[in-house]
Amino acid sequence: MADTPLSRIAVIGGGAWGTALASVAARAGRKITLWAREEEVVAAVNKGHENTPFLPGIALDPAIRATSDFAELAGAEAILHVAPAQHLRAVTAGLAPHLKSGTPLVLCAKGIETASGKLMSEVAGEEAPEARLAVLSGPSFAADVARGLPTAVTLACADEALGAQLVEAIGVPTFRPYLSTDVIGAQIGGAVKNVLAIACGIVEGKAFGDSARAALTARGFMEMSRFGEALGAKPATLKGLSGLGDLILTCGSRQSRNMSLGFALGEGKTLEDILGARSSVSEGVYTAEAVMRLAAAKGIGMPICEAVHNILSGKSGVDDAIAALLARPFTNED
Ligand SMILES: NC(=O)c1ccc[n+]([C@@H]2O[C@H](COP(=O)([O-])OP(=O)(O)OC[C@H]3O[C@@H](n4cnc5c(N)ncnc54)[C@H](O)[C@@H]3O)[C@@H](O)[C@H]2O)c1
Ligand SMILES: O=P(O)(O)OC[C@H](O)CO
Repeated sequence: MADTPLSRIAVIGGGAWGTALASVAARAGRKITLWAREEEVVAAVNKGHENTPFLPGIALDPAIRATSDFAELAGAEAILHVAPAQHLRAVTAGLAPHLKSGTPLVLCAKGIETASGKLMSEVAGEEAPEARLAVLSGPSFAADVARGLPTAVTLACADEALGAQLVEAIGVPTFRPYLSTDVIGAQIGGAVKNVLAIACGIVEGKAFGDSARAALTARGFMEMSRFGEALGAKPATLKGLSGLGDLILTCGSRQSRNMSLGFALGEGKTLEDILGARSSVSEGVYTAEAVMRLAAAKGIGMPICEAVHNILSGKSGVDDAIAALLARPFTNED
């Protein structure tokens, strides 16, 4: 009997999110190879069926096979690319020689490359020009998805037929990908919400209350929308799962690494100490600079993201940045 289309899927990146996506795609009936750069992850997944370093306490389908060798991905009919944003270029360059021309490459990182100011689709397009690109983004904590709790995400692909195949390949009733053709728009929310979540975490760490956090989230959505539309995103995408949806999740839960990092900053800890104590990635720390450079080039006002960038770069202390935001002149809402 012939295989269903996209029956063999590779996942690049053995962090929490790559592991959760491997788990969900296995649940959808796909044959999964998980590429991880850490040998301890490969061993933990293959022997104990658990990613103890990055997603402890969640049993994985024993059929998921892990490897650290790109050559073993040669038979994959689609690839979910889950390396963090700042490493996407190097990992894609390592993967590209092993990719068959036309292989679908679904970009799952949420960030903008700091060095170039480029979106993940631009970076991947440069390093793997023969791949067919798609983007997966939306409100989804790895632990929730891996546990099979109900979630919904955006899957964007310029080729709608391929996008529909990808949705069928990885979707299950408890992981619902909604199809879009807005590849740019689907990347904006995930990148900008991580910066805004740091701001919301600071508000929580300072115990400013729920009203302040709601105001910051709503004004943050204005910033995300202005920025996204200037980069070519469709307004409907920004109001959807990958934009507003992910902003609500990440700004409202300390399960978010970005929000919890902001919380620790608000409590008075230093960025160096916070980053030194964690092995997981907080993408907003790196994307803040890229967002601010792009916003400046396009003449877009993003005062909340700017305050976060000023704090992270050491240009302002937390209290000074808050005082400057509160002292801004009153203005129209839109
Ligand atoms: N964890 C989540 O809930 C979640 C959900 C949606 C999207 N994402 C996104 O997925 C991406 C990956 O996050 P994660 O949560 O899987 O990571 P993680 O924090 O669990 O693990 C860190 C990852 O970074 C990788 N890494 C570290 N240094 C590297 C290097 N020099 N080169 C290549 N890779 C390196 C590690 O191998 C590991 O895969 C991020 O862009 C994140 O925003 C995460
Ligand atoms: O833990 P965070 O802040 O990286 O957020 C994880 C996901 O992006 C939430 O959708």
